[in-house]
Amino acid sequence: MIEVIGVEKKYGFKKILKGVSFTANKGEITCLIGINGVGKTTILNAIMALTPISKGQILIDGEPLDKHSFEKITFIPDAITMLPHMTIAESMEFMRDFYTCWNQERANELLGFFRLNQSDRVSSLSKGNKAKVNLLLGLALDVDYVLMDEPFSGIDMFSREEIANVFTSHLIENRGVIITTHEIGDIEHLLDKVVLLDDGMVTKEFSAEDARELEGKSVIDVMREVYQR
Ligand SMILES: Nc1ncnc2c1ncn2[C@@H]1O[C@H](COP(=O)(O)OP(=O)(O)OP(=O)(O)O)[C@@H](O)[C@H]1O
Repeated sequence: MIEVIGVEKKYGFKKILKGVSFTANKGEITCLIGINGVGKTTILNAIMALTPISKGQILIDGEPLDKHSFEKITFIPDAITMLPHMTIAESMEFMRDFYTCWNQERANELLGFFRLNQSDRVSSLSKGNKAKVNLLLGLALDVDYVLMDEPFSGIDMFSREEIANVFTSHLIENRGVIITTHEIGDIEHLLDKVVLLDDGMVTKEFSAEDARELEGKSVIDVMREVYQR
């Protein structure tokens, strides 16, 4: 389990996170939702220790973050991190050399799943295919937790569907996923937990299934209630 406990974060004098707490379980998809600038990416960066926090604690499987935490967790950012002249095959080789937890078999499977061509250069890829390569490079690592920042951002409907399909496949299976997205409609039915953020705080953390089963509400219904829009 990833536990985010009372996390505060300031940029200069501006307090972005004002005591954010939530948990994300292994084997579940947890979605962080909030308006632009509420601090979703900052939370993912904090979990990856890519940005220092001013207060609070982050635990992975009950342990505070240390260098071993990053053998359990990976971050798929919203932009591709490979150099433009690299081919997909070279990007995969780079990851294989860099990470002991690289799983070549799963990488090959993801190549087929996303119908990507290994010899294509990163610079020649469409936005949708760049997003798929980004996912491939992250999901081919044998880690327990995957953080994904806006994997659907600016991508056409068909690519969004293909990306959404990965969430129901064995390629994700028992891992814990934390995802941020504005495209709730694409993955609403796949979410286990939803964390609504507003003004630097968690305003509601709920089980998407409970909302559906017990209250007959979709995630979007709950969002409308909470944000009063
Ligand atoms: N390095 C930085 N220095 C100063 N301010 C920053 C920095 N990074 C982010 N911020 C500010 O922190 C706030 C939260 O940014 P963040 O990117 O986490 O929001 P977000 O919820 O992910 O937004 P979006 O939905 O647009 O991706 C924003 O007001 C942003 O301008």
